[in-house]
Amino acid sequence: MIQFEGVHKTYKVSGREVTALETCNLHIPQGQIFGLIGHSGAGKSTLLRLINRLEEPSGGRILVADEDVTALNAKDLRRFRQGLGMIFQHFNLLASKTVADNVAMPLKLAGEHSTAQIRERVAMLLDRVGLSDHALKYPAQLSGGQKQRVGIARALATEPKILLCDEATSALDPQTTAQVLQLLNELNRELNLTIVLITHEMDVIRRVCDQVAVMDAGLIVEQGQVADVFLHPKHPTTRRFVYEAEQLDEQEMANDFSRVEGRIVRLTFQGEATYAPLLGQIARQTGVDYSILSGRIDHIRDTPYGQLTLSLVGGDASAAIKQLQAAQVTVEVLRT
Ligand SMILES: Nc1ncnc2c1ncn2[C@@H]1O[C@H](COP(=O)(O)OP(=O)(O)OP(=O)(O)O)[C@@H](O)[C@H]1O
Repeated sequence: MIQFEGVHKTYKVSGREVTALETCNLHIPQGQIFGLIGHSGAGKSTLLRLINRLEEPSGGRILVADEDVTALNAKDLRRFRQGLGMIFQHFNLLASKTVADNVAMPLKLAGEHSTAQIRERVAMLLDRVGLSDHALKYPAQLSGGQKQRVGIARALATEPKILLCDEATSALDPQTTAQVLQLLNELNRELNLTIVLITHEMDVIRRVCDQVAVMDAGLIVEQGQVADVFLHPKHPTTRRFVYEAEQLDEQEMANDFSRVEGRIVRLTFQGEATYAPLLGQIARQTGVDYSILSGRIDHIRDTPYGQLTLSLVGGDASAAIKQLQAAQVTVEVLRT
């Protein structure tokens, strides 16, 4: 759906070239929620804004549905942008216009619809985002979550195939964030909408994304299915994001480990294995005693996963590990 081929971007600042995006090759499949995560200045906004050409690339090609976006003239670019919606951290609503008029704006600008058609579509969109009762209010009369719902309705007005989300939940509290992410999740499925979202929170990625790319200093340093990247992070930047999200402290863990004897392993269960009564069975069969040092069960999008850190004492620990692996549990040995 979205393809970056050797795309790079530099800005000129006081006569000096600043690289915001190093040469980037990327493929975002249709119908996916694709997350880009990185710290401030990593290049996320630049990459996102290259997709709808709010930024011009310094080199390379960007294809969207096989169309070379980088080659579009002004007229074709206007048409192309109607197929893309965008939502923003600070909502970017027009304060002087009602909720309904904000949502109607892209349709009026497109100039292809009658007043009655616009009214009908706006009513449908406001109903979909749960704001029918607020159509005549002004943005200042809404909560942050409601404002972002207006932003989403407006972004979807021209029936785009792609939605770009620029830190769309960063200004919201955790509960409102969850509601907005749930709405994006539903819209992705209902409309087969491709969503590209940027965030600095791993939890946002974990809740809604299918794939993730981790950015650091203008480079994509790690990329893949969220479950793979989240559960088995390889790059130090990714590990930091995951540890922050899991509220793990490497030093605290090391202190805990020094208090226990035996082999220390981290087990990762995914899907069905998460709820299987494996540990007791394997402990009985192999004579291994275990104590739990840390653990959690959660979801990555809709897939349950569990992670447990155990110390194993006595018995046949190697046999226990083999049995866990045979049951599709990933075993990392943290201390032999
Ligand atoms: N218009 C611009 N002119 C000059 N430099 C820019 C411009 N926009 C971004 N940059 C620089 O490019 C780099 C990447 O910025 P970008 O905004 O893409 O990062 P980001 O990961 O989105 O950060 P944040 O989360 O803070 O928005 C930074 O060093 C930034 O200072």
